[in-house]
Amino acid sequence: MLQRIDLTGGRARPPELATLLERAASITGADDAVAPILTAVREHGAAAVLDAGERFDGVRPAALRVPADVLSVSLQGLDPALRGALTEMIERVRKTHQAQLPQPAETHLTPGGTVTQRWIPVRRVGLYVPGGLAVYPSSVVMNVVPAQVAGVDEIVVCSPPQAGNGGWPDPAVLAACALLGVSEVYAAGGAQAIALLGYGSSADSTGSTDNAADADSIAAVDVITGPGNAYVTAAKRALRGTVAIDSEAGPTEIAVLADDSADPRLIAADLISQAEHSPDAASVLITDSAQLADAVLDALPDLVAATTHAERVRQALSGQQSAVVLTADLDAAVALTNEYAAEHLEIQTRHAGRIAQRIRNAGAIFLGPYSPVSLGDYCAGSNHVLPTAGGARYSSGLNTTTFLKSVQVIDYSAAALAAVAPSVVVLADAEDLPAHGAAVTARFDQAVDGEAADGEATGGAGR
Ligand SMILES: NC(=O)c1ccc[n+]([C@@H]2O[C@H](COP(=O)([O-])OP(=O)(O)OC[C@H]3O[C@@H](n4cnc5c(N)ncnc54)[C@H](O)[C@@H]3O)[C@@H](O)[C@H]2O)c1
Ligand SMILES: N[C@H](CO)Cc1c[nH]c[nH+]1
Ligand SMILES: [Zn+2]
Repeated sequence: MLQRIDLTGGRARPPELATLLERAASITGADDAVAPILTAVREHGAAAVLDAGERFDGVRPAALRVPADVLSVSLQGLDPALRGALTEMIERVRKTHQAQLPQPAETHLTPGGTVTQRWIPVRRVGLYVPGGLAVYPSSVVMNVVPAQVAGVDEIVVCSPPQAGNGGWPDPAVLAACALLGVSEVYAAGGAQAIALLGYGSSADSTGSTDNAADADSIAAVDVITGPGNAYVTAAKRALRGTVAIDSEAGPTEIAVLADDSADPRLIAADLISQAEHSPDAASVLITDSAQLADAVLDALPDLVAATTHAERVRQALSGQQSAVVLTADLDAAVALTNEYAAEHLEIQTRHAGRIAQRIRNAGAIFLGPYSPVSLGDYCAGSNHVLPTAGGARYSSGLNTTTFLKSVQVIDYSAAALAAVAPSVVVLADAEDLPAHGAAVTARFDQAVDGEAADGEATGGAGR
């Protein structure tokens, strides 16, 4: 069911390594499919979102915006055990994300010369919560809590309309929104939801005249975050530049880096756990132990047959994106792991913490047998919105700073500027931009002796 790639014969090296494990074709193939959806929403706004929902989700809700009473009824109907688990999850996620809040950095470069980096929350954000093959109240928490901790003014959530809930998003998703105090929620999924968030929609384009909430225009957001399938991810990629995005957090991936000390049963369970998300999910074992590789391959068929979503899991495990890779030694396994840049990386080796120090590329790293990816999906306190398809080479998982911008504040006194002016002039002349230098020297053209001294005495303008 899972391809076995044996690299023990010769040492595959980057970039050869990178081509060994190709991501699913769906992941790169969605760009063409989403382009007309994005155009339709940009031109026709909410009406096009409702049309696309009808086409892809098989239902047209009474309105795009979820009414306040639907949100509160969903919270009232929330199963108490699920409410308790969500509450515990929210507490843990809030604690870790509060600890991520960066402090202003003030650097005194010279007497009277200071640069301070401040962090400012973006004003309005759009958070995507998936709802196709599975529904994701946990992703409400993973999106909303960091935005709240960052101090964002306006939080908007989109999640696909569900035929089984009268066209509104999944009731547990709505309940999680209500639990967190989010009231602007739209029944929109896929690329059309991302376009709605990125472009907004004017009041006359809703395609619905009988609902006051829909009669309002929907303002575009500054940042879009959240996980989703290949269509959602392609749409985020296309909108990058119009808005900021977190990362391309697409179809789930797990890589397990293991040696012969690992338990094959646990590895098989973890590979299946992420394959359960969708047929294009990737499950990869990278090991230097032939015995472990074979034991995992032996354990899988019975476990897959017994799992609820067996067909989806079987498709994911037998796709080109999934494999057991046998390497000549642990060094080669670490090199391949870094090339692959998995969304989730489990390290199931002796001295896992030490091996982790050698990992540059992974969305999140899970150490040892008691830190499985499923823990991180829900209750570790870490965020589960993570870069996929190799994006971990250059992107971070969703965190508090995703919703913050930094700005540098420059504050020099006359004396501090005068002291560095000759260097500014030399650099400006070297770039043949003498007006730059002149803008500095102009401040000292008239008799400025007293002024410079005053400036030094009082500090810069801001102090
Ligand atoms: N990387 C992460 O951080 C992370 C976290 C959680 C979930 N995920 C991933 O999110 C994904 C969730 O996928 P899902 O499908 O269940 O929900 P989804 O909400 O991402 O996608 C459903 C939407 O896809 C659109 N769609 C379906 N078929 C389409 C088509 N042929 N053309 C255009 N649009 C179409 C529909 O509009 C529908 O609303 C999974 O792949 C899961 O692995 C990733
Ligand atoms: N594994 C997913 C992140 O890629 C997150 C998730 C949510 N629910 C279950 N799993
Ligand atoms: Zn998961």
